[in-house]
Amino acid sequence: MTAVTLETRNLTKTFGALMATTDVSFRLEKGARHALIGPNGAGKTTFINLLTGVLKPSDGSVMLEGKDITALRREGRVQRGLVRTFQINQLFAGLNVVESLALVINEREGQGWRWLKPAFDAPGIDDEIAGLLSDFGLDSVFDQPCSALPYGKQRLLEIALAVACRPKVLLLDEPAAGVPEADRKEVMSRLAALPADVSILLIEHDMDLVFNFANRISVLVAGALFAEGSVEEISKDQRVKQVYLGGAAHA
Ligand SMILES: Nc1ncnc2c1ncn2[C@@H]1O[C@H](COP(=O)(O)OP(=O)(O)OP(=O)(O)O)[C@@H](O)[C@H]1O
Repeated sequence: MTAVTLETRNLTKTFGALMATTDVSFRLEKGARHALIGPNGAGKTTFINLLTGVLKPSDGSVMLEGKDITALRREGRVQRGLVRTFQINQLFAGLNVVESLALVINEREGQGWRWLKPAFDAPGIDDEIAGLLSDFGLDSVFDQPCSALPYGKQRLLEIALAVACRPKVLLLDEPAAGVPEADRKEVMSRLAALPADVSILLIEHDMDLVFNFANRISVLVAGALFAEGSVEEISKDQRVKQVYLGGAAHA
């Protein structure tokens, strides 16, 4: 039997009369490279927010490694290994690349956020940061402010920050958004090199990236799971083509 790391059971979210997530029962297998796609407004963001604890479901549950985490707050989910890619927001904007990695590693090690001056005192932190800089192609920008990084490097740092949390499940939310064509290859190859034992759910509009990265695809339409299968099955599914791929390059 295949091990499942993340599972939702009958997950439902309503906003007033609108059902943004409708009875979604979804399984992410251990080591998965799974993509979640769907047309605009299909409910992808809402689903991710339910997984990460940003939103509370109206009904149903979220299980991580067999344990019900539906009532767990965001930080608790991260501590248990359910991590979404960070966004270079105000928190990181004033820090450089190394400082932002140090901040996340210190937090993981229970040393708390050090807002003004991240300390480099977690055991082994120098080696770990050096490894992350190298794995994600960030050596050349190690001392640059996060806010000044080119988009490609920003997206790579966002992934590196998530990996620094030592995820069991990594939710990649449009990891190549805004990245110019010339830099997309690097993002894709860094994604392909992520550790095999991390289970990954990719939420993505870009079908090139989906077909390159994923070996399983779920299609969300109007809040509900509409289809699921291998890349080959989904790319040949006429119903999926009609509702989603119809206008896309790979249809
Ligand atoms: N906080 C909210 N209050 C009311 N309606 C919401 C809220 N968040 C999302 N919705 C609605 O829920 C539906 C699903 O939205 P969601 O953003 O999850 O879709 P999506 O698939 O991520 O879309 P996109 O691909 O365009 O980002 C939409 O009809 C949206 O308007």
